[in-house]
Amino acid sequence: MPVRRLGLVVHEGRPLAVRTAATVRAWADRHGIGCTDIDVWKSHEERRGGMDELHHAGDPDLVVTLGGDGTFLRGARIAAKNNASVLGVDLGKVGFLTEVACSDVETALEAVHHGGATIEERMTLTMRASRPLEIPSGIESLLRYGHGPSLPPPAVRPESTEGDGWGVALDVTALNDVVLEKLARDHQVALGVYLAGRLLASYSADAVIVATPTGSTAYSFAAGGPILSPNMEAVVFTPVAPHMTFNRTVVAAPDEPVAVRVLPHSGQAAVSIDGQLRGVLDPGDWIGVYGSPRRLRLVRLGPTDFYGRLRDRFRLTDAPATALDGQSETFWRTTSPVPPDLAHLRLPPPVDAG
Ligand SMILES: NC(=O)c1ccc[n+]([C@@H]2O[C@H](COP(=O)([O-])OP(=O)(O)OC[C@H]3O[C@@H](n4cnc5c(N)ncnc54)[C@H](O)[C@@H]3O)[C@@H](O)[C@H]2O)c1
Ligand SMILES: Nc1ncnc2c1ncn2[C@@H]1O[C@H](COP(=O)(O)OP(=O)(O)OP(=O)(O)O)[C@@H](O)[C@H]1O
Repeated sequence: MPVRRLGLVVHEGRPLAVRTAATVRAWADRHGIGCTDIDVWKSHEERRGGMDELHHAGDPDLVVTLGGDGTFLRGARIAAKNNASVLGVDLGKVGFLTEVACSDVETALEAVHHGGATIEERMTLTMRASRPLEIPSGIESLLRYGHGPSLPPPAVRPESTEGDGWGVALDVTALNDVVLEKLARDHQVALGVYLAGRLLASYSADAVIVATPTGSTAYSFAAGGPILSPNMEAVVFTPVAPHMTFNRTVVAAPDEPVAVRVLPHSGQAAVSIDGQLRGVLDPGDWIGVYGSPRRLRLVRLGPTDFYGRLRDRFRLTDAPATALDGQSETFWRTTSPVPPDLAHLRLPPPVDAG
């Protein structure tokens, strides 16, 4: 699909990202494509909600991010609202979500513009809450964690009906996770966790995470959760440091919501969406997190190699006892045709016969 309009998210703290942004702008200029910087962090500018950001940028159909995973997530927040695709240029420390090296940015843009790229769709989460989210004044600066000025709390979706027990629907699209965590540094939060409307357990914990399969390799993984293929649809619940209670992850079906209520004797809890603080809950408040109809469209320039990337980026090490066996051979990469009973499987690309 030819690119009509481009939105650019730049990690301004990284000089190479700033220089690569100039390359992208020049490419867009040469092709007569409008290009607007989005989610810019300037001390005098407030950050905008996703919809506002999109309108201001003239509804881009491609969002290019220049930075690491945090910068990619900032672009994804905006792109998912409009079904725009996201191309992540890797200028970060981990780069698990990003696709191309910055030296390949022009080749990548050409490929997208001339139909040489594929789009991979990823599941996202959205949510309802007992009331619209707010960040009490004074708390923002305490909790900002170096991620720039806070985003405004999520807007309320028009389908909300107040006072009927279903809460308000929030305009949220999370690619990684929704996290409810303790606000007081030295006190856990007390939370009731419900899966598909049934109480799983009441927790006293540092936090609870509701993640997508994409987010399973982020905070949920760090808290001991399993890795899920991003090709799956699922809702992953993982508690963080739960005290004397059920401490395992539950992987729920994509149509099974996870609700979390702040218990009456708990302290306040912060709500983070893809690592960004978006609200503070008081005792009695609740959130319900569930699969969103919105998908994130990721630009891919070649076949996805999730497990190769996992081994590579997570620096997975082989057992020392296997050292004598040397490098493992490649598996099922032959020059002969794939047998019919394996034809429906995802397999690595065949070895080039030439
Ligand atoms: N203890 C933890 O690991 C921890 C704590 C808070 C938040 N997080 C994660 O950070 C995410 C926000 O990322 P950020 O870069 O803005 O904050 P950050 O810089 O605190 O990110 C934490 C790390 O997670 C990596 N990461 C992010 N998304 C990933 C994914 N889908 N798969 C694998 N690694 C991933 C980042 O590259 C970074 O190294 C949140 O969605 C949350 O999952 C992790
Ligand atoms: N646009 C920006 N302007 C200024 N500083 C920024 C900007 N984006 C990120 N930073 C700073 O860079 C640091 C890392 O931010 P963030 O985690 O979002 O980056 P990232 O894209 O995930 O890259 P990395 O992989 O290096 O973490 C933070 O201290 C943040 O304040």
